[in-house]
Amino acid sequence: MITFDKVTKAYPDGTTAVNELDLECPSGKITALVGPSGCGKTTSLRMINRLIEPTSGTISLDGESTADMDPALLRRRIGYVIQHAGLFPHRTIVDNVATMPKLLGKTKKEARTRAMELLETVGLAAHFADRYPWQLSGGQQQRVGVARALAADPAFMLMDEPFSAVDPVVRSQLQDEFLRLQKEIGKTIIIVTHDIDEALKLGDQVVVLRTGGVLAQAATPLELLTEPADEFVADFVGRDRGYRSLGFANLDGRVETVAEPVARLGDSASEALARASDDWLLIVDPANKPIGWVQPANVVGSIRPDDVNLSGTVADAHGTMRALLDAALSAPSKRGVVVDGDGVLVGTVTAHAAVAAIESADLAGAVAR
Ligand SMILES: Nc1ncnc2c1ncn2[C@@H]1O[C@H](COP(=O)(O)OP(=O)(O)OP(=O)(O)O)[C@@H](O)[C@H]1O
Repeated sequence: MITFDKVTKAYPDGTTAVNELDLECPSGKITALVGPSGCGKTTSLRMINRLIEPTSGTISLDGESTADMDPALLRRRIGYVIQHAGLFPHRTIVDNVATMPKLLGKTKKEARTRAMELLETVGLAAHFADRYPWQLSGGQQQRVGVARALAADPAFMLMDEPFSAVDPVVRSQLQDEFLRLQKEIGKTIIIVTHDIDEALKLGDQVVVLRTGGVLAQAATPLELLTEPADEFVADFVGRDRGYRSLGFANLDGRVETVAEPVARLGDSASEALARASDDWLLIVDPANKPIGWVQPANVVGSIRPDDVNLSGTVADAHGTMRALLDAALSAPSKRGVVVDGDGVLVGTVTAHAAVAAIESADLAGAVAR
């Protein structure tokens, strides 16, 4: 746990960057710090590893005040990732990552082995190891930055706009990979971003700061979307927050599926027609995993892959309300297909039933707002 206790940073010119900040960042979780430009996000982050010293107040790691720690030793306990990765330009990728293991006393060979493992962990192929940073794309450099921050196996990670220098597609991939990685490594992470969508996607806890470094709200993404503390947070979180909150509302137990008649590729048109409850019939594979929808009336002979309409999305029974609604709206039959964790058909749900489930759930207020 990283704890801020009445932490203030005032610069000599009179700017108060952070003002009496009280905050708890739980162990093994991601805390996303977000807010308008100049609200003190980076200052808050850099006070944790003492790149900036607080004017007053205390920051502690697992109850131990950082003020009492040797700054160099403190920084070894905390991985630090910055925008543009900040790699050493004249060192190869593997040497960039091996720097910390070497500092910690590993031999050259051990450090290289560790660095190669870390590059694999962050999804970089071994052939990148002997390149220089300028020979990598922005997204690949960010991965190296993460690998380097993990090299000392720190319990804590600080990340300052780590994904903002890459294009939106790569950014989204890096975010997904990062979430997968965090499931394995379970570090205590604070990530700074100016992008509320990134904060909501990555943060277990999202902390909104307002100008002057004042805490506006610290909450889960769902709470922030459904119960913004005030007008400032509501505006910052955005207009379609009711709809977006569905992306954080789990389906478990909130919606009942209806059994759906099915057919298989190769079944005859007449069989399919007899089985269908309306114009559309769901096609499944031999393992009962949905493939798509056919209109039996348009099938000549037996059902072939070309007859199948693939436009509908599929919702996981343990996924989100948003995915369920999307499945219902995107299916040509208007019945959203729900599957279990193995992709096997559970049943279908109409948009009407999905909305009814949303209205009856705790989310009702947020959706209506
Ligand atoms: N060395 C300094 N001297 C005076 N003021 C400073 C100094 N460093 C930062 N500030 C001010 O402190 C405030 C907070 O800066 P900080 O970099 O923490 O904001 P931020 O939320 O990370 O902003 P951004 O999203 O634009 O990066 C700003 O008003 C900034 O101008």
